[in-house]
Amino acid sequence: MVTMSMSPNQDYAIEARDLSFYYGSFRAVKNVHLKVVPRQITAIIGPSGCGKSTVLRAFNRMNDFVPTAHIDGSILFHGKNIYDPDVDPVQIRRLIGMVFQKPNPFPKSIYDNIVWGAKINGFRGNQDDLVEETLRKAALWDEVKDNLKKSALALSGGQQQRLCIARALAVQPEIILMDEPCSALDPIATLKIEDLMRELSKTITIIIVTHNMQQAARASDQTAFFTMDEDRAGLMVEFGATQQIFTNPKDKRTEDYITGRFG
Ligand SMILES: Nc1ncnc2c1ncn2[C@@H]1O[C@H](COP(=O)(O)OP(=O)(O)OP(=O)(O)O)[C@@H](O)[C@H]1O
Repeated sequence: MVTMSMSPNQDYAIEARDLSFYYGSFRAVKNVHLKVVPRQITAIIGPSGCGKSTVLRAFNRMNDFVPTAHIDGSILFHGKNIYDPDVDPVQIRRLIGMVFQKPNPFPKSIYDNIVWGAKINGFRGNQDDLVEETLRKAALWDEVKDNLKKSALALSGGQQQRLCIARALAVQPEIILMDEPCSALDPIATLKIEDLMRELSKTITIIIVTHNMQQAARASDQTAFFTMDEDRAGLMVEFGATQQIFTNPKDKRTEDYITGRFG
Protein backbone atom coordinates (compact mmCIF):
# COMPACT_ATOMS: atom_id res chain seq x y z
CA MET A 1 0.00 0.00 0.00
CA VAL A 2 1.23 3.48 -0.82
CA THR A 3 1.50 5.98 2.01
CA MET A 4 0.40 9.43 1.02
CA SER A 5 1.80 12.28 3.04
CA MET A 6 1.18 15.87 2.09
CA SER A 7 4.15 17.54 0.51
CA PRO A 8 4.41 20.98 2.12
CA ASN A 9 4.42 23.12 -1.03
CA GLN A 10 1.76 21.32 -2.99
CA ASP A 11 -0.39 23.88 -4.78
CA TYR A 12 -3.26 21.52 -5.53
CA ALA A 13 -5.31 19.11 -3.46
CA ILE A 14 -5.95 16.83 -6.43
CA GLU A 15 -5.25 17.22 -10.12
CA ALA A 16 -6.85 15.71 -13.22
CA ARG A 17 -4.19 15.61 -15.91
CA ASP A 18 -5.34 15.04 -19.48
CA LEU A 19 -8.19 12.93 -18.17
CA SER A 20 -10.46 11.16 -20.62
CA PHE A 21 -13.11 8.84 -19.29
CA TYR A 22 -14.80 6.02 -21.20
CA TYR A 23 -17.88 3.86 -20.62
CA GLY A 24 -17.06 0.99 -22.99
CA SER A 25 -16.17 2.65 -26.29
CA PHE A 26 -18.11 5.84 -25.48
CA ARG A 27 -15.86 8.71 -24.43
CA ALA A 28 -17.91 10.56 -21.81
CA VAL A 29 -15.22 13.10 -20.86
CA LYS A 30 -12.16 14.23 -22.77
CA ASN A 31 -8.84 15.91 -22.05
CA VAL A 32 -9.67 17.48 -18.70
CA HIS A 33 -6.93 19.40 -16.92
CA LEU A 34 -8.09 20.55 -13.51
CA LYS A 35 -6.01 21.55 -10.50
CA VAL A 36 -8.18 21.72 -7.41
CA VAL A 37 -7.11 24.37 -4.92
CA PRO A 38 -6.61 23.02 -1.38
CA ARG A 39 -9.02 24.07 1.36
CA GLN A 40 -11.38 25.79 -1.01
CA ILE A 41 -14.75 24.88 -2.47
CA THR A 42 -14.68 24.03 -6.17
CA ALA A 43 -17.98 23.83 -8.03
CA ILE A 44 -18.37 21.82 -11.22
CA ILE A 45 -21.24 23.16 -13.32
CA GLY A 46 -22.56 22.52 -16.82
CA PRO A 47 -25.49 21.09 -18.77
CA SER A 48 -26.91 17.63 -18.15
CA GLY A 49 -24.74 14.81 -19.49
CA CYS A 50 -21.51 16.82 -19.81
CA GLY A 51 -19.72 14.48 -17.43
CA LYS A 52 -19.76 16.35 -14.11
CA SER A 53 -20.58 13.29 -12.01
CA THR A 54 -18.20 11.15 -14.03
CA VAL A 55 -15.30 13.49 -13.27
CA LEU A 56 -16.30 13.81 -9.62
CA ARG A 57 -16.43 10.03 -9.21
CA ALA A 58 -13.12 9.64 -10.98
CA PHE A 59 -11.54 11.63 -8.14
CA ASN A 60 -12.02 8.78 -5.66
CA ARG A 61 -12.26 5.83 -8.05
CA MET A 62 -15.95 5.43 -7.40
CA ASN A 63 -16.28 4.50 -11.09
CA ASP A 64 -14.31 1.31 -10.38
CA PHE A 65 -17.72 -0.19 -9.66
CA VAL A 66 -18.82 0.32 -13.29
CA PRO A 67 -17.35 -2.68 -15.15
CA THR A 68 -17.09 -0.94 -18.55
CA ALA A 69 -15.46 2.22 -17.19
CA HIS A 70 -11.83 3.12 -17.82
CA ILE A 71 -9.69 6.22 -17.97
CA ASP A 72 -6.88 7.72 -19.98
CA GLY A 73 -4.60 10.25 -18.35
CA SER A 74 -4.09 10.50 -14.63
CA ILE A 75 -5.41 11.87 -11.37
CA LEU A 76 -2.64 13.04 -9.11
CA PHE A 77 -3.06 13.04 -5.35
CA HIS A 78 0.05 13.76 -3.31
CA GLY A 79 1.98 13.51 -6.55
CA LYS A 80 0.83 9.94 -7.21
CA ASN A 81 -1.59 8.73 -9.87
CA ILE A 82 -4.47 7.19 -7.91
CA TYR A 83 -5.04 4.76 -10.81
CA ASP A 84 -1.57 3.23 -10.49
CA PRO A 85 -1.77 -0.51 -9.76
CA ASP A 86 -0.06 -0.18 -6.37
CA VAL A 87 -2.70 2.23 -5.03
CA ASP A 88 -5.39 0.81 -2.76
CA PRO A 89 -8.78 2.29 -3.79
CA VAL A 90 -10.15 1.73 -0.28
CA GLN A 91 -7.46 3.99 1.13
CA ILE A 92 -8.23 6.56 -1.58
CA ARG A 93 -11.91 6.56 -0.62
CA ARG A 94 -11.02 7.09 3.02
CA LEU A 95 -8.92 10.14 2.19
CA ILE A 96 -11.37 11.36 -0.46
CA GLY A 97 -14.90 10.90 0.87
CA MET A 98 -18.18 11.26 -0.94
CA VAL A 99 -21.64 12.62 -0.22
CA PHE A 100 -24.44 11.76 -2.64
CA GLN A 101 -27.50 13.46 -4.04
CA LYS A 102 -29.96 11.59 -1.89
CA PRO A 103 -29.07 11.33 1.79
CA ASN A 104 -28.19 7.67 2.38
CA PRO A 105 -27.56 7.07 6.09
CA PHE A 106 -27.24 3.46 7.17
CA PRO A 107 -30.45 2.04 8.71
CA LYS A 108 -28.78 2.23 12.11
CA SER A 109 -28.65 4.69 14.98
CA ILE A 110 -27.17 8.17 14.56
CA TYR A 111 -24.32 7.04 16.81
CA ASP A 112 -23.58 3.91 14.80
CA ASN A 113 -23.60 5.83 11.53
CA ILE A 114 -20.60 7.78 12.81
CA VAL A 115 -18.57 5.02 14.45
CA TRP A 116 -19.13 2.24 11.90
CA GLY A 117 -16.78 3.49 9.16
CA ALA A 118 -14.27 4.77 11.68
CA LYS A 119 -14.05 1.32 13.33
CA ILE A 120 -13.58 -0.39 9.96
CA ASN A 121 -10.76 2.05 9.31
CA GLY A 122 -9.05 1.02 12.52
CA PHE A 123 -10.29 3.71 14.91
CA ARG A 124 -9.28 2.78 18.48
CA GLY A 125 -10.05 6.01 20.36
CA ASN A 126 -13.03 6.99 22.49
CA GLN A 127 -16.18 6.49 20.42
CA ASP A 128 -18.34 8.92 22.41
CA ASP A 129 -15.77 11.66 21.83
CA LEU A 130 -15.58 10.83 18.13
CA VAL A 131 -19.37 11.02 17.79
CA GLU A 132 -19.62 14.36 19.59
CA GLU A 133 -16.67 15.93 17.82
CA THR A 134 -17.84 14.80 14.38
CA LEU A 135 -21.46 15.82 14.89
CA ARG A 136 -20.29 19.23 16.10
CA LYS A 137 -18.17 19.62 12.97
CA ALA A 138 -21.21 18.76 10.87
CA ALA A 139 -23.37 21.32 12.75
CA LEU A 140 -25.74 18.58 13.89
CA TRP A 141 -24.79 17.97 17.52
CA ASP A 142 -27.24 20.37 19.16
CA GLU A 143 -30.16 18.88 17.24
CA VAL A 144 -29.42 15.22 18.00
CA LYS A 145 -27.33 15.05 21.18
CA ASP A 146 -30.26 13.73 23.26
CA ASN A 147 -31.25 11.11 20.69
CA LEU A 148 -28.02 9.50 19.56
CA LYS A 149 -29.52 6.01 19.72
CA LYS A 150 -32.47 6.99 17.54
CA SER A 151 -32.59 5.65 13.98
CA ALA A 152 -30.87 7.92 11.49
CA LEU A 153 -33.82 7.30 9.17
CA ALA A 154 -36.07 9.25 11.57
CA LEU A 155 -34.15 12.47 10.91
CA SER A 156 -35.30 15.10 8.40
CA GLY A 157 -33.72 15.08 4.94
CA GLY A 158 -31.43 17.99 5.78
CA GLN A 159 -30.37 16.37 9.06
CA GLN A 160 -29.74 13.07 7.25
CA GLN A 161 -27.51 14.85 4.74
CA ARG A 162 -25.53 16.52 7.55
CA LEU A 163 -25.24 13.08 9.17
CA CYS A 164 -23.84 11.72 5.89
CA ILE A 165 -21.33 14.56 5.89
CA ALA A 166 -20.49 13.72 9.52
CA ARG A 167 -20.04 10.07 8.56
CA ALA A 168 -17.63 11.12 5.82
CA LEU A 169 -15.76 13.38 8.27
CA ALA A 170 -15.42 10.65 10.90
CA VAL A 171 -12.59 8.96 8.96
CA GLN A 172 -10.71 12.25 8.61
CA PRO A 173 -10.66 12.76 4.86
CA GLU A 174 -8.65 15.45 3.12
CA ILE A 175 -11.21 15.97 0.38
CA ILE A 176 -14.99 15.56 0.30
CA LEU A 177 -16.75 15.12 -3.05
CA MET A 178 -20.39 16.21 -3.09
CA ASP A 179 -22.69 15.19 -5.93
CA GLU A 180 -25.70 17.52 -5.91
CA PRO A 181 -25.90 17.27 -2.10
CA CYS A 182 -28.81 19.69 -1.78
CA SER A 183 -31.02 18.67 -4.67
CA ALA A 184 -33.39 16.75 -2.40
CA LEU A 185 -33.48 19.48 0.28
CA ASP A 186 -35.61 22.56 0.92
CA PRO A 187 -34.03 26.05 0.77
CA ILE A 188 -33.41 26.31 4.52
CA ALA A 189 -31.73 22.91 4.74
CA THR A 190 -29.76 23.85 1.61
CA LEU A 191 -28.41 27.01 3.21
CA LYS A 192 -27.41 25.04 6.31
CA ILE A 193 -25.36 22.68 4.14
CA GLU A 194 -23.75 25.62 2.35
CA ASP A 195 -22.84 27.25 5.69
CA LEU A 196 -21.41 23.94 6.79
CA MET A 197 -19.37 23.60 3.58
CA ARG A 198 -17.93 27.05 4.19
CA GLU A 199 -16.92 26.12 7.74
CA LEU A 200 -15.42 22.77 6.67
CA SER A 201 -13.41 24.35 3.88
CA LYS A 202 -11.19 25.96 6.51
CA THR A 203 -9.58 22.56 6.93
CA ILE A 204 -10.61 20.33 4.03
CA THR A 205 -11.07 20.60 0.28
CA ILE A 206 -14.58 20.33 -1.13
CA ILE A 207 -15.57 19.60 -4.73
CA ILE A 208 -19.28 19.94 -5.46
CA VAL A 209 -21.30 19.13 -8.55
CA THR A 210 -24.36 21.32 -8.72
CA HIS A 211 -27.12 22.13 -11.19
CA ASN A 212 -27.97 25.16 -9.15
CA MET A 213 -26.03 28.12 -10.48
CA GLN A 214 -26.99 30.36 -7.60
CA GLN A 215 -25.53 27.75 -5.32
CA ALA A 216 -22.27 27.63 -7.27
CA ALA A 217 -22.06 31.43 -7.28
CA ARG A 218 -22.92 31.68 -3.58
CA ALA A 219 -21.08 28.77 -2.10
CA SER A 220 -17.91 28.12 -4.09
CA ASP A 221 -14.50 29.74 -4.40
CA GLN A 222 -13.57 28.19 -7.76
CA THR A 223 -15.81 27.12 -10.61
CA ALA A 224 -15.18 24.69 -13.44
CA PHE A 225 -17.60 24.99 -16.35
CA PHE A 226 -18.07 21.87 -18.47
CA THR A 227 -20.02 21.42 -21.66
CA MET A 228 -20.50 18.76 -24.30
CA ASP A 229 -18.77 18.68 -27.65
CA GLU A 230 -20.28 17.59 -30.96
CA ASP A 231 -19.03 14.03 -30.31
CA ARG A 232 -21.06 14.12 -27.02
CA ALA A 233 -17.87 14.00 -24.94
CA GLY A 234 -17.80 16.35 -21.97
CA LEU A 235 -14.98 18.85 -21.79
CA MET A 236 -13.92 21.59 -19.43
CA VAL A 237 -14.37 24.99 -21.05
CA GLU A 238 -13.19 27.26 -18.29
CA PHE A 239 -11.92 27.10 -14.74
CA GLY A 240 -11.23 29.99 -12.42
CA ALA A 241 -12.29 32.03 -9.41
CA THR A 242 -16.07 31.81 -9.06
CA GLN A 243 -16.48 35.58 -9.13
CA GLN A 244 -14.57 35.83 -12.40
CA ILE A 245 -16.49 32.98 -14.02
CA PHE A 246 -19.83 34.54 -13.09
CA THR A 247 -19.03 38.19 -13.78
CA ASN A 248 -16.38 38.09 -16.47
CA PRO A 249 -16.23 34.70 -18.21
CA LYS A 250 -13.53 34.41 -20.82
CA ASP A 251 -15.34 31.94 -23.08
CA LYS A 252 -18.57 32.67 -24.91
CA ARG A 253 -19.88 29.19 -24.08
CA THR A 254 -19.52 29.92 -20.35
CA GLU A 255 -21.24 33.26 -20.77
CA ASP A 256 -24.15 31.71 -22.70
CA TYR A 257 -24.61 29.09 -20.00
CA ILE A 258 -24.47 31.33 -16.96
CA THR A 259 -26.76 33.91 -18.54
CA GLY A 260 -29.26 31.17 -19.31
CA ARG A 261 -28.95 31.28 -23.08
CA PHE A 262 -27.97 27.62 -23.13
CA GLY A 263 -28.52 24.55 -20.95
N1 LIG B 1 -22.64 3.86 -15.86
C1 LIG B 1 -22.69 4.43 -17.07
N2 LIG B 1 -22.65 3.65 -18.18
C2 LIG B 1 -22.68 4.19 -19.42
N3 LIG B 1 -22.75 5.53 -19.66
C3 LIG B 1 -22.79 6.34 -18.60
C4 LIG B 1 -22.76 5.85 -17.25
N4 LIG B 1 -22.83 6.90 -16.40
C5 LIG B 1 -22.89 7.99 -17.18
N5 LIG B 1 -22.87 7.67 -18.48
C6 LIG B 1 -22.91 8.61 -19.63
O1 LIG B 1 -21.80 9.48 -19.53
C7 LIG B 1 -22.16 10.81 -19.87
C8 LIG B 1 -21.87 11.74 -18.70
O2 LIG B 1 -22.73 11.42 -17.61
P1 LIG B 1 -22.64 12.13 -16.20
O3 LIG B 1 -23.68 11.53 -15.33
O4 LIG B 1 -21.24 12.14 -15.73
O5 LIG B 1 -23.03 13.63 -16.61
P2 LIG B 1 -23.55 14.82 -15.69
O6 LIG B 1 -23.01 16.06 -16.29
O7 LIG B 1 -23.23 14.55 -14.27
O8 LIG B 1 -25.11 14.72 -15.94
P3 LIG B 1 -26.35 15.19 -15.01
O9 LIG B 1 -26.14 16.66 -14.79
O10 LIG B 1 -27.54 14.89 -15.85
O11 LIG B 1 -26.27 14.39 -13.74
C9 LIG B 1 -23.64 10.76 -20.27
O12 LIG B 1 -23.72 10.63 -21.67
C10 LIG B 1 -24.13 9.50 -19.59
O13 LIG B 1 -25.21 8.92 -20.30
